Formats: sequence, C-alpha cells, structure tokens
Amino acid sequence: MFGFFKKKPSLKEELSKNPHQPHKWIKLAEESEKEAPQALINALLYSNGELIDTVAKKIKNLALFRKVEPLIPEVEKSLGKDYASFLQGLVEEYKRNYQKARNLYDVARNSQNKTLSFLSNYYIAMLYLKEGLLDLAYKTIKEIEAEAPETYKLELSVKKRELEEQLGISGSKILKSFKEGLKKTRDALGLSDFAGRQVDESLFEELEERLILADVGVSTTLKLIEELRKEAKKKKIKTSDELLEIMKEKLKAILKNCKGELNLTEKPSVILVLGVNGVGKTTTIGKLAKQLKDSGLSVVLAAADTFRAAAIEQLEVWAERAGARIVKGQEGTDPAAVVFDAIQSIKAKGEDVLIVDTAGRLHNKQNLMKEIHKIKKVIAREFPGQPAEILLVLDANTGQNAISQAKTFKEITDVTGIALTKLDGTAKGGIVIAICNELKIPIKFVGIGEKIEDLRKFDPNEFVESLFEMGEGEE
Ligand SMILES: Nc1nc2c(ncn2[C@@H]2O[C@H](COP(=O)(O)OP(=O)(O)OP(=O)(O)O)[C@@H](O)[C@H]2O)c(=O)[nH]1
Repeated sequence: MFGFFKKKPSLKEELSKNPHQPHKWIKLAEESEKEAPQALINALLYSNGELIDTVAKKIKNLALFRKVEPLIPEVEKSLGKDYASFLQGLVEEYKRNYQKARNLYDVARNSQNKTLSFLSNYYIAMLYLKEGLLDLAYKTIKEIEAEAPETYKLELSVKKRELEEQLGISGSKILKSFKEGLKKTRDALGLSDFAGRQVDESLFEELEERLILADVGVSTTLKLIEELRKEAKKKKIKTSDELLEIMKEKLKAILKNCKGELNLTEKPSVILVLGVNGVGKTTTIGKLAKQLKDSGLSVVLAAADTFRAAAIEQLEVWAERAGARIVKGQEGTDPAAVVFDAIQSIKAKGEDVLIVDTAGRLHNKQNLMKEIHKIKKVIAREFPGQPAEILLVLDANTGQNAISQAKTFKEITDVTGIALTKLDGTAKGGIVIAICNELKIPIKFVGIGEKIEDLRKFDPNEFVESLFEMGEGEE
C-alpha cells in the first residue's frame, strides 16, 4: 500500500498555469510524495540550475533516487551534461557504486556554475570519508574550503579539524590518551584478573559484581550477564578469554547506538548547555569553545547563568583561554535577556557558534523549566530551528545519580546530547554504559581531565578497547 499524501490541487493548478516558480515546485515536492520527483526536477529546470543544492538535499532526504533517475535525461537536455552527471552521481552513490559515482561527480566538478562545481567536490570529499580514504578527503576539503557557501563553512571546518586529529596533523601537543583517562575505571573493573580462567558460575558472579561496582547499573549488568551465560552455553565456550571477547563485542554493540556528532550545520549554530552546579559545565563550555575556535569558527559564549556572579567570572576566564567572545549581564539579570543581547551582537558580526551557559538549579524544577523554555523561545524566534544542540553535562563521579539528573532534565526539555565529565577521576566509568542503555541519548563528549584539551568526542570502540586493554606500560 502506498498510504495517503496530502494533495494541494491549488498549488499544482497554479504551477500548471505558471510553471516559472522554482520555489513553489520545491513546496509541491514537500507536500506530495507522488509529485515530488518531477516537481524537484522542474524546480531545477525552472531555476536554471540555481536550486541544485536544495534539490540534491531533497532527493537524499526523501530517498527519491530511483524515481528521479528516469528523469535525468530531461535535465541533460535543458541544463547540460554537468547537471545530469551530478544527479546520476547521487543515484550511483545510493546504489553503492562509489567509483562510478566519483567519476560522475568528477565530470560535474568542472562545471562553470560555481555552486555545482563546489557541490560535486563536496560530495567527492564525503565519498572519500565514507570509504575511509581520509587523506584524500582532507585534501579535497582543504581545496574547496575557501569557495564554500556560508551554509557549508561550519561543517567543513569541523570536518577538517577532525581529520587533522585522525591523521595526526593537529599540531605538536601530545594529547592525554583515552586509555590514560580511563585508568581508574579499568583498574576497578580489573578485567585482566579474569584472563586464562575456566568459564563457570563463579566467573559470571564475579564479573557481575565488578560491573555493578563500576556503575554499569544493575539492570544493564544483569541483562548483559544473562546474555553472556546463554551465549557461552550455546557456543560451548570454555575459556574466559573467548567470553571476554564476546562481552567486548556486546558492549560495543550497546554503545554504538549512543555515538553522536555535534550538529553544527547552520550558521549560526546555537548550543544550549544544561547541567547542575559543579558537574563541569563551565569547564566543558570552555573546552568546547576552544575546539571550535581551533577549527576556524568564531565562537561567542552567553553567560546566562546569572544566578551567581562567580559563574559569570569563571566563564569569562574560560572565554579568554579559548579566545571566544563573551556576552554577559549583571548578576541577577534575566538570563533570556543576556541570550537576546548575544543573538543581536552575533547577527551584527556574523559569527558562527553561540554557546549558552545556563544555571542548573534542580531543586527548583518549575523555575528552571520556565527559564530554559524562555531562553529556547528567544533563540528560536531569532534563529528558527535553533538551538541545534541541547547538551546536558553530567559528572561521571556521581554514578547512578547522573542517570536520575538526566531523567529530570529530559522531562524539562529535549536533550540532544550528553557531555560526561571527569571520567578520569572516577572508577565509575561504567556509567557510560548505563547512560547509553537506560537513557538512549547520544553521548557526544567525554571529559578526561581539567585541561583545555581534555575533552574528547565519544568513540564507543575506543572506550571499550580502553576498558579491556591489559597492563602494557601503564603502571
Ligand atoms: N578531572 C577532571 N576535572 C574536571 C573535568 N571537567 C571539569 N572538571 C573540574 O570540575 C570542577 C567543576 O567544574 P566547573 O566547570 O566549575 O563546573 P560547573 O558545572 O560550571 O559548576 P558551577 O560553576 O558551580 O555551576 C572544576 O574544578 C573543574 O576543573 C574533567 O573532565 N576531569
């Protein structure tokens, strides 16, 4: 069955009388699934290729590749080979014919039209990323960075910085390793104690105890141990080493669902940061501001925690360290007014990212809720669709308490991601697994130290590998 779609005969009728209205063709595509393929092609034709970016995004978002494919000859006839090759490239990429897609984008990248040429290069870079050809992706991004339209600048500079880190060209600073940051948790779990043992009931019981002590959480632990028991029986597993391998894969599978990227696709992008006092909110904002600054973005901090003068001062110190501009008010000013001022100045200066620090007084949930909603309203009114991120900061030291804080904040507003701080100072790093399993909110960052560079993107594989790594020169 195809389901129903809302038909707007008036728009269709209007377009059949006067088709020279490209944006209305886009609107028709949004309204009607059935009309969408032809409507998008018409939008492209009647805009004389101008709407290629919008059309490509819509084809992807609505997954119209196969329906658009038979219409590509129309595009070739009216707009030429470059546009047709680009669209066919989208289709081939969808079919996972990556080499073919790249050749087609390659044809389009030579177009005289700047937008089409940029987009083709951009899609080539993304293809390289998909295929793990990081150095080629990096090279392509560097080549097109300068000519990128405003809407792509943010994304490209963040990608470039990530690639620099992955390729080891991010400067000479030796970063604290993730493994170092997780030492206390790894020691508490002591998985190396289980090596070379027989699989028997006492092994399961000890593993269960260690996981609970590391704050993996009772329900998550019980479920995991039960699955391990079943699998050990089914696969007739005799040695603990094999069992630990299975456990590792299971943990990776749980955590894979909680990997999340910061969404910074719009300019400006607003990140609203929530969290109770003392969890490391200000520090995290400072570290994040520095990372974004280092990737070439202009960053503004709004000191909307106006409850305490000390909070404003502390944010000022971090703004200075990160090289970010700060907008603040007096102690006791309406936080939404500070945010409003920040927005006005960003509009005037054309800056890229706004990070809003908020007060987190959970004992007064009603007031907190009102305050957050008011701030969100001010942001959305000035920048529709923002804040792009509502980041909740949790302190790993507080173990299970972090889960109940997250639940409360989730009741107050949508949380798009978690930054989990102080993983380095705790033996309760298992809380990452509990957060993922119980809250289903992406963990976007983890803090593994007090220094400005000690904030990492959360990588599930790296996290699990660090928990399981044995000894090797760490003592
Ligand atoms: N070891 C370690 N310490 C951290 C980390 N993140 C923050 N801290 C420390 O935690 C303490 C509290 O951090 P703040 O950033 O002041 O916390 P806050 O949530 O802004 O607190 P208020 O300003 O009181 O609301 C500071 O001493 C930080 O240095 C981390 O990842 N690891």
